[in-house]
Amino acid sequence: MRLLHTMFRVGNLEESLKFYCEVLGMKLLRRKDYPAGEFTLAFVGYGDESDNTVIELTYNWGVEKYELGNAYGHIALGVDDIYTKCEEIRNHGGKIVREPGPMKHGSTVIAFVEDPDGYKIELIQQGTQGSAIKQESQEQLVSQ
Ligand SMILES: C[C@@H](O)C(=O)SC[C@H](NC(=O)CC[C@H](N)C(=O)O)C(=O)NCC(=O)O
Ligand code: NI
Repeated sequence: MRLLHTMFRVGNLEESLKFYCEVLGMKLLRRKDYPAGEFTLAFVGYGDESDNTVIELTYNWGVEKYELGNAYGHIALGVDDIYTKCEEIRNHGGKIVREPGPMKHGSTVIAFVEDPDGYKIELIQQGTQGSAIKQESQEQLVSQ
């Protein structure tokens, strides 16, 4: 099996595409209207769906707002230089809701941005997660 996509319902597809493509640098992979269901699907990501997990943006015609509730957490993107990326996102009008820095109680360097609908997206500094993964596996070994 393979993780294909995560689906977000969005209130303004053009605004979401602007964010995911112009601010986060994703490509619009495909887009299709479903008149019978009065919705549009747009798939965005960093590469073809054949070997990339992508995001499915679902726009229900005329529905401009959703209650996100308190259960949704985030999706995560790996970045080479989190500090520069956050500046770029801010300069493109993106909303950084948690400044970059080591996570609480850990060493992974993270930041959070919000998309136009308020869905949180975590940025993780590549190379800092490794120490956390190694530490956790060492702890598991010790506890066995
Ligand atoms: C293409 C595949 O990745 C899909 O997720 S399409 C699934 C389809 N989606 C919708 O109908 C979107 C509009 C809907 N109003 C919504 O907001 O979810 C779906 O859920 N179909 C249901 C079914 O039983 O086929
Ligand atoms: Ni889907």
